[in-house]
Amino acid sequence: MIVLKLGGSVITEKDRPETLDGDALERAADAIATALADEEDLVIVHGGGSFGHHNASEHGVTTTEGTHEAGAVMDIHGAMGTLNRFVLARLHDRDLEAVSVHPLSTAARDADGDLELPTSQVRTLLEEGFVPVLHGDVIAHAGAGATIVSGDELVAELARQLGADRIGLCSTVPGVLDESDAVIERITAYEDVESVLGESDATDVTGGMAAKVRALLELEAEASIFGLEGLEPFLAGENPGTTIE
Ligand SMILES: Nc1ncnc2c1ncn2[C@@H]1O[C@H](COP(=O)(O)OP(=O)(O)OP(=O)(O)O)[C@@H](O)[C@H]1O
Ligand SMILES: C=C(C)CCOP(=O)(O)O
Repeated sequence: MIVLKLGGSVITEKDRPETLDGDALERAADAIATALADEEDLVIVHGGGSFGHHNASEHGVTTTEGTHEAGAVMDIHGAMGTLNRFVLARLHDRDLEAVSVHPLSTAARDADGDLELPTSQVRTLLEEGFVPVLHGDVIAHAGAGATIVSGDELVAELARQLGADRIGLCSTVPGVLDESDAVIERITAYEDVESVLGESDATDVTGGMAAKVRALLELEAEASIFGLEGLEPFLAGENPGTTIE
């Protein structure tokens, strides 16, 4: 079973509000359609990019700073829904049986900020031959109103609960880069790379590369971070980009 995140930075133009990178999304959808011929179970999660991060930032909402305004919640969720419809359409064009699972309607954070993500619908969708597609979203948060859940957190939680064999994050960079912009092949400890890990260059409320590496290091299974050129090799069983173990 594969859990794959299509990073918002790769499927959108992250520095231009609500702008899709149509070509990149087509390429990603092509790679997925080719790989799924192998009949492997696949769960897709997509991030926000220029759809969601800008809205969240305007409303001052992050993974820890919440809102109690319905307008803010629906604005952020609405932007993510728009991007989700673009992603689904590209997958349907390639005859993939992709079905949306919206975190706002299913997930929540407890008072400690820990994510509660029911997965029985995802499991059943997989068993019935569908490709579940989740996305970063705004979700209820005990004591804080509603906060953001990143696609990266969803990937980590899905991988844990579903016992994923392979976990991949496709982003706009070819992997985690060192101080001279070379791809770091393997990361086993946060301290080893902390000095080169930063936030996203674009508007981003969920912590960029640093948050990704932190979330993936907590998993039992190995995970890969790679660029669009690494997507096909990853789905074919290779380890492009950076491996986090
Ligand atoms: N050491 C590093 N190596 C690679 N990228 C880094 C590093 N430090 C910071 N970054 C930033 O992290 C970004 C990738 O994180 P980002 O959260 O934007 O990706 P994403 O998951 O594809 O997008 P989204 O969060 O919108 O879904 C890169 O574009 C870069 O700006
Ligand atoms: C900002 C929102 C709503 C989604 C964030 O998900 P991410 O792009 O995976 O960090």
